[in-house]
Amino acid sequence: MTTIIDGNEVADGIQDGIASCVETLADEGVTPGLATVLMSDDDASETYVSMKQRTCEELGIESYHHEIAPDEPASTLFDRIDALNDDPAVHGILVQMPVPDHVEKRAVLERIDPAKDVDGFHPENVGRLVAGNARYKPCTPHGIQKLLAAYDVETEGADAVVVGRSDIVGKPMANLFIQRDAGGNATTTVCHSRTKNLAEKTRNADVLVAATGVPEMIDGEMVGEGATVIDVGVNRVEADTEKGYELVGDVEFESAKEKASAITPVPGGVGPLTIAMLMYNTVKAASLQSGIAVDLP
Ligand SMILES: Nc1nc2c(c(=O)[nH]1)N[C@@H](CN(C=O)c1ccc(C(=O)N[C@@H](CCC(=O)O)C(=O)O)cc1)CN2
Repeated sequence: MTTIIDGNEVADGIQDGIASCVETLADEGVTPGLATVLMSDDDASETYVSMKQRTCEELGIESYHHEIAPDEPASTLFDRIDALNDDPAVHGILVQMPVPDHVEKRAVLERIDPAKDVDGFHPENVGRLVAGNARYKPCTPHGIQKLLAAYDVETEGADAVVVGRSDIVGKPMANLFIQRDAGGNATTTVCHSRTKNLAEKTRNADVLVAATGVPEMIDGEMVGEGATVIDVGVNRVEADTEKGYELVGDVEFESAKEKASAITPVPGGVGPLTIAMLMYNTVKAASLQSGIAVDLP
């Protein structure tokens, strides 16, 4: 029987551990602070930022939300980041992606103080991750490692196939899979839009991570018997529902489930872990900046 991986349950367990860390910091007079910056009218981005704020509130993390109209010049965003870099109450800064086309994404990521870069996207933090000395692991791939560990999915010696090479998921996921530590030691293949014979590669995966951004691109025919399938996609497709859309992953769930030994659903799979690991990084940032040790989950 196929195991349906319950992301909400795993995220709740991690968040309980994070709440204890917040108490430890509070006992020493430190409240972790996360600044979220939204420069977009996109509904999904607004939803994700609200979810982040709500989770902060639940865990006792102070959230500072900033909205910048998408037609403002890039300098408005840079000035805001500079102010947040200088604010001692803010331990972590997150600029919700994507930013508008006229704002250069790399310049945004490089503007954030790497000590406060709780997304782990600044080149200094990317370099640390690649070197095997991560400070802040990017939230989604780190969450996927937590999901695999929670369901005893062994990565050591496994064939891991990552479909997608984004800076947010694909690249850091592949880097974590090849590290010489728990959750790593996998023989890792990264596939993308120019990959030839994609199905041949995906069928070979013991652990298949789909992060393509293309709704239901990976179907059962592309999944090997007994694989663990991790679906990162959260795509809104038009549907006759109250909201006018439904959420589907990058994996065609029903056909992939027939082949997989374990699979994440959408929603309720990887998504909740993205938020939980952001809280983790924020508390880690507060701990590093205050010098107060915490026992992270
Ligand atoms: N600065 C960043 N921007 C973006 C990131 C990121 O990690 N940092 N990741 C994605 C979006 N994302 C977080 O920002 C995100 C996506 C999905 C979820 C989630 O919990 N999804 C739910 C469904 C939610 C819904 O109803 O729409 C689920 O899958 O169960 C959380 C965070 C791009 N931008």
